[in-house]
Amino acid sequence: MPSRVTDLHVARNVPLPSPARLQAEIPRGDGRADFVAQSRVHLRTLLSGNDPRFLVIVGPCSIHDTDSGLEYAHRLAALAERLRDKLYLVMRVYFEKPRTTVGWKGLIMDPHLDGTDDIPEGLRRARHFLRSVIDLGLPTATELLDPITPQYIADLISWSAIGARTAESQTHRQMASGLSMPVGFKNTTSGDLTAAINAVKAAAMPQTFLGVSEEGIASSVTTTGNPSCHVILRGGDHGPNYDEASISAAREALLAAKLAPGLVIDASHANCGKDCAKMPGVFREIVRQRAAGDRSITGAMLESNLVAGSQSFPKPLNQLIRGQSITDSCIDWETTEALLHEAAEKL
Ligand SMILES: O=C[C@H](O)[C@H](O)COP(=O)(O)O
Ligand SMILES: C=C(OP(=O)(O)O)C(=O)O
Repeated sequence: MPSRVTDLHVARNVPLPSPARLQAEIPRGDGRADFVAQSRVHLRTLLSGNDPRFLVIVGPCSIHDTDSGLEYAHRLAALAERLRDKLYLVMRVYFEKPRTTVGWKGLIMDPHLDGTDDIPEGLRRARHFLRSVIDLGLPTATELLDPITPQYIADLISWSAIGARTAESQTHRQMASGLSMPVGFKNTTSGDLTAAINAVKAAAMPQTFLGVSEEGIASSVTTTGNPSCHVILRGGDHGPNYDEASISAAREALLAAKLAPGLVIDASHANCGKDCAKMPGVFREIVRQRAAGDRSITGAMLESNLVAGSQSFPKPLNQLIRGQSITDSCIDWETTEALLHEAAEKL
């Protein structure tokens, strides 16, 4: 007789390989570990304002096709090398998408793009892809959404975001307190900065919470706190927050909270009204303020892909335009390259 009190809405429950098993199957190797550790040191220095270069976290809104994603990574790696004296480029390698209501939730959740939700395969593809990007000499950035995911991929990631929809979540703040890389907390979708500031404070503290061990066993995890967290301004329901007055207000709020004043500004999302045509103008204004002497602006974010815009999804996979986003609209490669060259000249 079926239980009347449990699993009433559970259709399936598929065990995953343990994080340790996946790491053994797709090892990071010593060279990549050194690279990730070194890039995190560079990022901490940049984010604390002690490196004259400007951080740009740039890449597709989401990776849905690893082949075109890798072509993008090749182009970005070559550009990063050319601009390395002025800019520190980190590639957006986003595998988990937080949805406002519903939609495709990213390569880890649904790697076949067909609703089959083959998470073990998604985790494998994510690890393989991260290794390929690192092998090009590019540091990686991602949003960490599900608190179990870091055990599978965080060793290959140099910087993480906690998004606008989860910055107020205790679960995500606890998770960030144990992460080994710098973490940026976004202001909330409403535009509220206080939640992000509180998140930075909470993540800096030791925390004990429910997690999963490398062996895949549900565990009580105790952290020591992550001192390398910061705030990201991404605009909100009432408009953008990359203008001088908003940035100055954010800096004052950080100082009042006894936090370092370093800020990363997202040129995408509500700062461009999700309109990729507006993104270059937003990015130029962020760079202008930094070039004019605002050293509290330590970095910027851009959503960029091989092809401009976005395409509606779901649709038959053979109708997908290669190199175009299936989530938020992105600027194209040519625009990205020109913008980053221009920023390097101005800074
Ligand atoms: O960057 C991605 C999106 O802005 C985020 O996942 C929310 O997307 P949605 O509002 O289309 O669900
Ligand atoms: C979802 C994202 O951003 P936000 O949390 O600012 O909406 C993102 O960068 O993919």
